[in-house]
Amino acid sequence: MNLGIVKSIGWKVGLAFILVTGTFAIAMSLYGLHVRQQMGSNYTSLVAVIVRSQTHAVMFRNALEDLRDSPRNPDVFSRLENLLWRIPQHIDGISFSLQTNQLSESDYHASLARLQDIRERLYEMRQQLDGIILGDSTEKFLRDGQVIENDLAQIYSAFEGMVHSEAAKQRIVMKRLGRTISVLAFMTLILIVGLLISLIRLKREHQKVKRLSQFDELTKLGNRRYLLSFAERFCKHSQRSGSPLGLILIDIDHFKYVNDTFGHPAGDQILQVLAGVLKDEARKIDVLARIGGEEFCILIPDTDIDGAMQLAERLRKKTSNLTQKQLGVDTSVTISLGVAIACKNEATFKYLYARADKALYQAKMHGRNRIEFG
Ligand SMILES: Nc1nc2c(ncn2[C@@H]2O[C@H](COP(=O)(O)OP(=O)(O)OP(=O)(O)O)[C@@H](O)[C@H]2O)c(=O)[nH]1
Repeated sequence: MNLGIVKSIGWKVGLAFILVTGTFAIAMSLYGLHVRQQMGSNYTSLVAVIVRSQTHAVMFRNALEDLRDSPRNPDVFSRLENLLWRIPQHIDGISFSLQTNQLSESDYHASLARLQDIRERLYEMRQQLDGIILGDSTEKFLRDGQVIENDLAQIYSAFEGMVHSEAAKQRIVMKRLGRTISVLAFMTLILIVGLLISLIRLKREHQKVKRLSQFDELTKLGNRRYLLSFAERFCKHSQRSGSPLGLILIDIDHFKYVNDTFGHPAGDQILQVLAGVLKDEARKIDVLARIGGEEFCILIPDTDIDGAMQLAERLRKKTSNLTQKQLGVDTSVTISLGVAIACKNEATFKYLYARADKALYQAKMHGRNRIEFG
């Protein structure tokens, strides 16, 4: 099966996986947000208001009993006055808390209406209390107070029950929310891992493409594109600084004969050995490239004619001295070299290459296994 197709399918499956996981994670986040909004009610403060109101309702009942026992006690009058002023305030507080919590209005509407009615009746009782202080009978006041106190106890207990049941529902929602967040975190983790794997893969693919586009697989030297990427920089440096820039073109002599006699794999072997010779002899700063079938090139910055010729000679000598064992082929190999140097305005790759190519041609014409300067 074609490996490229398999790789591209794998890549597409990876992308589809990330897309699906990402969409699912977003959907889960939106659901989590929705649930969170639903459970935003603050039942704690509502319960506190109800409990406080219940306490005052009990205090009201006690005060009524004390009034029955001591109808002319000024302390009892002042307690009742205080409670008749406080209880309506609690009713307002409960009404506000109910409306600001996200309870369903239909659940508390009737009870709240009853509370508002009690509020009015409490106002009337305040007026009755004023009369009692001035000497009126306590009978009606006690009767009305008893009814109000009973109603309050009933309504508050209904509210308490309602809030408890809502709190229980909230607990269920919280549980669901917890599970949702866990799933979401898990999905996000998978998404991140998926993305990381994809990125690593993408980086590897990118490096591979870069290597393939700039390097020769056989000799592991750079190719023409690789050479040109350096040539531009080196030429600019030479133009600016005036330092000489050299170029050596190297071509194996009678390579066709080697291929035809010993076979293509033997030719490949020789190309690799020659690449090794170039690597051994060149400096780190020099740029080596295989720019054709059996044609190599070395770009040598900051090097004058003598330096370039010395390097070319070392390469020629070392190549011709390669033993059959070193070559892995029962033959010997020689190379022809064309050298060119340029600086300042002449330092362009085009100029250098043309001069070196011309010199290489001369070397071939003059018998091969030699160096010519162009
Ligand atoms: N083994 C092998 N041979 C190659 C490769 N690329 C090009 N060649 C061969 O290199 C040979 C080049 O032959 P020619 O251009 O005729 O040159 P030559 O025989 O070296 O003769 P001169 O350069 O004139 O000395 C051809 O036989 C090509 O097939 C390669 O990657 N591997």
